[in-house]
Amino acid sequence: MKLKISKTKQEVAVDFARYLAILIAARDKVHIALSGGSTPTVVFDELAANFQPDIDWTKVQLYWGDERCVPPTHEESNFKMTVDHLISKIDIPAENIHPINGENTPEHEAKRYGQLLDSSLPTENGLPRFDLVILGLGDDGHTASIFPHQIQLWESRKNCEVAVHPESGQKRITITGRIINNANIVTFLVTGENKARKVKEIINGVGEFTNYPASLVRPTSGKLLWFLDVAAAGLLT
Ligand SMILES: O=C1O[C@H](COP(=O)(O)O)[C@@H](O)[C@H](O)[C@H]1O
Repeated sequence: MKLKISKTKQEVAVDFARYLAILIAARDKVHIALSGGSTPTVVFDELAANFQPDIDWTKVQLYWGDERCVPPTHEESNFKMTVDHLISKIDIPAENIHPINGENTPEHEAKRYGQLLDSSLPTENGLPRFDLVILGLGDDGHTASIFPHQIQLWESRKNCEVAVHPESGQKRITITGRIINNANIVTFLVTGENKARKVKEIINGVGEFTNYPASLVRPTSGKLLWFLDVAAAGLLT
């Protein structure tokens, strides 16, 4: 595991955008699973504003690690967030974009997306392999859409599962642990003081860390990198 700690969330965005640009430049085709929520918006803005000439988006295949079960125009849609902050501003062919359709029947969509991963990603260890999985960390220790109260979904034998948000009851579709840990590179993008306690518990292996799905991120043969700002890293020992 490696940590990259930057001063501000804006600096995290620049560091991560640079990392991504180098990764894409080094490969002919790059399969990426994106995270949702609010943290990636600053990274996507940075990529769109300052890395356009450096990135050949035709080489990039975009997938999502999780989606809320809402239509693609809904304010809570991870797809909409990505369109608003990145996709609408870059030259990426439409056929390179592979959303989870949050408006579909969740169980059918989880199955469809799992089959899509099987048919379109390269295989390693008998499972689909992303070149890069980008993850966020929820205040409660969730990652993708695997929450502490459903931590057993991590060990699912399926590529994707239907999850439920613990407070709102909103259904989610999420990739599972076997897909995340089979990736070539997994990165956490975490900023803000409100994440510091969980970051410490997970990285230092203390407190309640075994209850958090994010603690189960351990790539089998790939790399794990944490991109943090000093606020999120502030309690690390
Ligand atoms: O619900 C979600 O939460 C996590 C963390 O989101 P953030 O707003 O705290 O950045 C995110 O990684 C996940 O993709 C999303 O659907």
